[in-house]
Amino acid sequence: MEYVVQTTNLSKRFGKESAVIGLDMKIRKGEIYGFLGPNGAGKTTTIRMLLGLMKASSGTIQIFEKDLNKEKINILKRVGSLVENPSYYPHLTAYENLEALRKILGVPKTRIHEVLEIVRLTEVANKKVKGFSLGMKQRLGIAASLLNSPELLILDEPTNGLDPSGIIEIRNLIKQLPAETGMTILISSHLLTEIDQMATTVGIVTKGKMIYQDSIESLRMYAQQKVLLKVSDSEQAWRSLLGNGIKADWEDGIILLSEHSDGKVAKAIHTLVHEGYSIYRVEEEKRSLEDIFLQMTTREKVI
Ligand SMILES: Nc1ncnc2c1ncn2[C@@H]1O[C@H](COP(=O)(O)OP(=O)(O)OP(=O)(O)O)[C@@H](O)[C@H]1O
Repeated sequence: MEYVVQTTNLSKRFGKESAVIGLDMKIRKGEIYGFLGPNGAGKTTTIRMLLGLMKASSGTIQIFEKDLNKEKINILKRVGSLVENPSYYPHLTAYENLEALRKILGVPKTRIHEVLEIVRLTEVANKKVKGFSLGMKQRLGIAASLLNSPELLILDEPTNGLDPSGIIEIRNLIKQLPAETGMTILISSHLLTEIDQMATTVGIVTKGKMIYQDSIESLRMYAQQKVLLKVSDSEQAWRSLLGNGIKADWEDGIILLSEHSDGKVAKAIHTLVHEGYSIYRVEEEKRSLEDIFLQMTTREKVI
């Protein structure tokens, strides 16, 4: 199976307003796909369409290489989801809440223990949910979404409202899931830093359009680093580097090396020292992923 999820030209309009515009989403098996975008970008609308909760205005959705419109029930049986504020019975325990769902899904009772174990709620399984912290409720929501042993798990902003330690806990939990079960995960967030360490692929949307979709490594390449050199007689030193075949720029008395592998940096420094220049500073400048994300989502240009 090439893609677990593939949308083609998926669009959704609310009256005159377009919430999702021509979205081509591609998610491969076993990936953790980070679906990123600022508030109002169209993430929830897209997810609701993927789960058959909302009809697309145009375009197609294929899940497990089947048309969602034609085989909705068969497809959704194999999908688990957690979409904004799951509802629980507060006066029931975690176990009883899962038991209520289990009956509807028709899965064996042993599965409740398994999912409680996965989300590390076994110890509080018999406590009433009304006493749970937000983080515990989110974990219970993930447990519920795992009951049917889904091949595709869709989580809409699962870390929303959690404190930093809650975010880390959910992140670690999600990271371990595909490795254990071969599951494919789609997780949405408005913060790149939140999913940076778990996603293998990212899709970035803004104003309903996908502006970036590729591996997290490729995104990191955009965080291109620069190596800056502060040296004596910088302009002359720069010319001397060029004369030695080393690519560099010169700006405001600072030399910027174009190639920054260890070997290239060492060669540049060696050349300068050899020619009698003093090296005062060697610095690395890096744009953070968050800077890039902000730049992309405010600039709107497709890259
Ligand atoms: N039922 C609806 N009726 C009218 N407009 C809607 C409806 N649902 C969403 N929208 C609009 O569609 C756009 C996208 O909203 P959506 O909730 O999908 O964004 P999002 O990326 O999930 O943002 P958030 O992180 O805030 O949930 C917004 O402009 C929103 O106002």
